[in-house]
Amino acid sequence: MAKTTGNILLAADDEFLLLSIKLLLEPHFTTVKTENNPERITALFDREHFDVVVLDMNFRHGDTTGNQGRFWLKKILNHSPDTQVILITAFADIQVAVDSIKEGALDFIVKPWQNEKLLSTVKAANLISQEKRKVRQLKSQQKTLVSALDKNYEPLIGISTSIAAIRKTIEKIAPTDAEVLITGQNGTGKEVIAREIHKHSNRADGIFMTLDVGALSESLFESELFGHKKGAFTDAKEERVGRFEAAAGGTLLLDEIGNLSLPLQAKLLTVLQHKKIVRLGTNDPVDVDVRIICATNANLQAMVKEGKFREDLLYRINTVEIHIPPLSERPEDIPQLLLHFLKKYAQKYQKAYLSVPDPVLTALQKYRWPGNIRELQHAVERAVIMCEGEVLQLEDFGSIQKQMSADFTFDYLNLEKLEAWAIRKAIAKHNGNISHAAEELGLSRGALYRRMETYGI
Ligand SMILES: Nc1ncnc2c1ncn2[C@@H]1O[C@H](COP(=O)(O)OP(=O)(O)OP(=O)(O)O)[C@@H](O)[C@H]1O
Repeated sequence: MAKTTGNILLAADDEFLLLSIKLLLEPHFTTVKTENNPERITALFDREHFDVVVLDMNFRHGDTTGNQGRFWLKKILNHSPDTQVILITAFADIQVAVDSIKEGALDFIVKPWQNEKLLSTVKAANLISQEKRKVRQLKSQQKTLVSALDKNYEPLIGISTSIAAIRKTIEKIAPTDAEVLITGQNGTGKEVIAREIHKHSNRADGIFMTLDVGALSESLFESELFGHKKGAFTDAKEERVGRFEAAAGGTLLLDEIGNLSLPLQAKLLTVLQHKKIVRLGTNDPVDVDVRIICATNANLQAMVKEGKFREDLLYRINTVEIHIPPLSERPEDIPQLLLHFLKKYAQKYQKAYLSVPDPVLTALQKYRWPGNIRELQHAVERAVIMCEGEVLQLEDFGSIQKQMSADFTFDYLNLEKLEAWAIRKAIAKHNGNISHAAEELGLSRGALYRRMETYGI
């Protein structure tokens, strides 16, 4: 007969009791130890973990109050809360038994015991103890994972009035479980804001999970969100929980919600309405305990009008709506964001004391940033890598400089600036060939050189 994994301690001063229970349990468990001196119990626990302790309530010979057993019961549970304690007494004192169970003992056995009953009680206690330990381990694993995931956390940076208003809204809505819809162009910080809501909510100790629902095929949608039982479909080789269950107690960000097909929108609406999911291959509804935040770069109101997005789903998900304007509409946020990314990448690439001169900063504030903050972040990383010396130049930011020239919108009608721009553009167009550039500009080579000197080109 295979032995069950379990470390069992028998604690009593009655040698006959110790021996007979040891003989009964040994064929069934990997380790069975005995201790006849209660003073040594805590020292034993310092050395190893016991799953179950079978403890004599009347340790000291002649003590019939059960107080000795209750004393050691408390000590054991203080030391090792997962350990299950079974008490043994010769006296069927129901009150003592009830009190001990209230104080944390699992069960109570009266002498003379029935072997079958004692064995099944120890087996059950061993199982409970190991399950409790597993749950404790999983909880601590979850804590570690949550804090590891939190390393991706970027603080919400910005001083613009729109970011200040968003911060205020976050303060108000974070402690509630209200559904939030975050809208804004790609790279504006929708995920950053969703994380900020989670971090300030009562769910902050739970997990924050993101799912790009727009990228899910019809066939994957249900198994990814609701999970499946083993064998629920051909590829379901093993049981798997879906995101709704995996994020239980936390927050789930459903990104790119505007890309969800109409049939999948209907499925999502059903879950949000009933707050229950059913794993594929089962019939058991499971309660959903997760805060849903949706994000999109699409105009869902317009999509409703076009019949591409369900109106009832929109009203389900947008109890509160947060719109993040594109970066070009809040250039006052750029200096702070720039400094933040500069610090981050200077540390990453071990380049201390980097600085950005004012003209470069002004140029960066004028740029349109079609990729928003993500583009700014990548541009700063590139500049940190490419810069020679400690002062960043516009060229270090890569293609931005070229695009800025292409984007030149003549929004400043200063003749000198226009002339300098035309000269730079002509030289770039002719790959640095001054004769050809001068010809295009209608100038002699000498006149072009003089102007280049004036403008520091
Ligand atoms: N206000 C902000 N403060 C600091 N970092 C930000 C801010 N907004 C965005 N970022 C950074 O910019 C990058 C893009 O942000 P995020 O992924 O949140 O944008 P998004 O709108 O969700 O993008 P997409 O629509 O492409 O999913 C991230 O690296 C993020 O850390």
